[in-house]
Amino acid sequence: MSPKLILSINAGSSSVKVSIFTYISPTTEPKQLADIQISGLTSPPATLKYSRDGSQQISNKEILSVRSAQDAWAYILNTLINDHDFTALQHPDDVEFACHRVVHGGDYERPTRIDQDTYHHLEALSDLAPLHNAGALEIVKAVHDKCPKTTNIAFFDSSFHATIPAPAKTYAINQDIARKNGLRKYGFHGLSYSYITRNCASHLSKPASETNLIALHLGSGASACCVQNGQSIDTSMGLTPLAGLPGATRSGDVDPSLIFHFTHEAGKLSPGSTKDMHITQAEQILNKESGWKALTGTTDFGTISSKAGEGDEMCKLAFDIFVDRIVGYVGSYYVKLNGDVDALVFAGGLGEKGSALREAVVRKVGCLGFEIDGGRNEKPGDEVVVDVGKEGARHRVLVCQTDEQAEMAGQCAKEADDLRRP
Ligand SMILES: Nc1ncnc2c1ncn2[C@@H]1O[C@H](COP(=O)(O)OP(=O)(O)O)[C@@H](O)[C@H]1O
Ligand SMILES: CC(=O)OP(=O)(O)O
Ligand SMILES: [Mg+2]
Repeated sequence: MSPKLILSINAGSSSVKVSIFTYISPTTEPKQLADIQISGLTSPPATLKYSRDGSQQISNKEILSVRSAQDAWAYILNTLINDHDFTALQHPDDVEFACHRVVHGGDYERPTRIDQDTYHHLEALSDLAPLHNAGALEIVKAVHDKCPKTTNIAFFDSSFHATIPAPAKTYAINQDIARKNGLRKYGFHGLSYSYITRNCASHLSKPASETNLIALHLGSGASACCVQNGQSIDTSMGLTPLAGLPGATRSGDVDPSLIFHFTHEAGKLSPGSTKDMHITQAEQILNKESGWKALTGTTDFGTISSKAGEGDEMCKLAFDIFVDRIVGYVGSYYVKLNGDVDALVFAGGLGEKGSALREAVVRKVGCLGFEIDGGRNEKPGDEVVVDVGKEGARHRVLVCQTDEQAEMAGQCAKEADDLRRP
């Protein structure tokens, strides 16, 4: 009998990333066998990367036919099934657990097995985050159809933030309505922040429970998190992932009245709505038609960053807006931590690859005791966590290659006995 596998599926706003792991026991880290990703869904053509058994099988292949998370998942599954040299995965029954990153988990604080009841509960939750949960739930359905023996587990991006105290998570609105409708700060990118916290603590040789970080997950969606003693005490996203920092197609924080001046049709359904998924024009505009795309025409921050360096006015403005908003959170979280900060951490696609962005942010927060090391920052290397700050500076600056798929697989292996179907 072949060993049982864990399949971790991370549907982000511009990408679908899937990693396959084998696991032995709850106390050993699952071993990654393969990693396959389709990125650039918001800046077509999307591209495919596939590595297995430590070697690259496909690198940056353009695939014109893929435009949505569902297309991407179907393409990924096909690629895996047709790879006859991938001996560990020969049959859908080899997959014991499929771990799904679900962005909005409402009040769920733990990974949860998806049965009919939880599926419907998650569907209902999608009203709060239609643009984020719907794609993941489509993938859950597809896995259920293709791999009927696999146990599907939902891992929530919001769970890590369950520790945020009341003053930081409560909106100053009528509390009866807030409670009834679940209107509070939830926060997202929690799987990433959990991975970042554990790995940075280990890099700093401290227990996670004594580690204080200002962590930045900067991908197509971007957020900041204030970690005190290993727990989230604040984060920049809110009721939905729209709040806080701007992103590839998201406005980030605006005055809530702005949308009614932008369009008088704000409350009407957007043409992007379906029978099961209702999206208002306001949600469509602020989530899908704003951010870098609205300012510069591209969602690729790598391009924006290099064009900004060449003097392109709108790219420079987009770059400077991002730096401006990020340093606002760094300052705020520095105060929340009373200056007791072990490190400022950059992660996510832009945080890991955007050396110009890191340099600009760290320079602006120099007054707090962060300093960049030009050489280290240009080439941080491949380790999970590396220092890019100047030696001897008051606070450290780290880059963490975050891995939401590994975070899910690790938690899944640890809790396999409880998560397995009865
Ligand atoms: N060299 C680079 N410099 C700056 N940003 C980059 C670079 N390469 C990729 N990126 C950014 O990383 C983003 C993807 O981040 P990622 O965290 O993988 O996305 P997702 O939010 O879909 O999970 C891309 O949209 C792109 O803007
Ligand atoms: C929560 C969120 O914005 O996720 P992503 O950055 O993966 O789109
Ligand atoms: Mg992501």
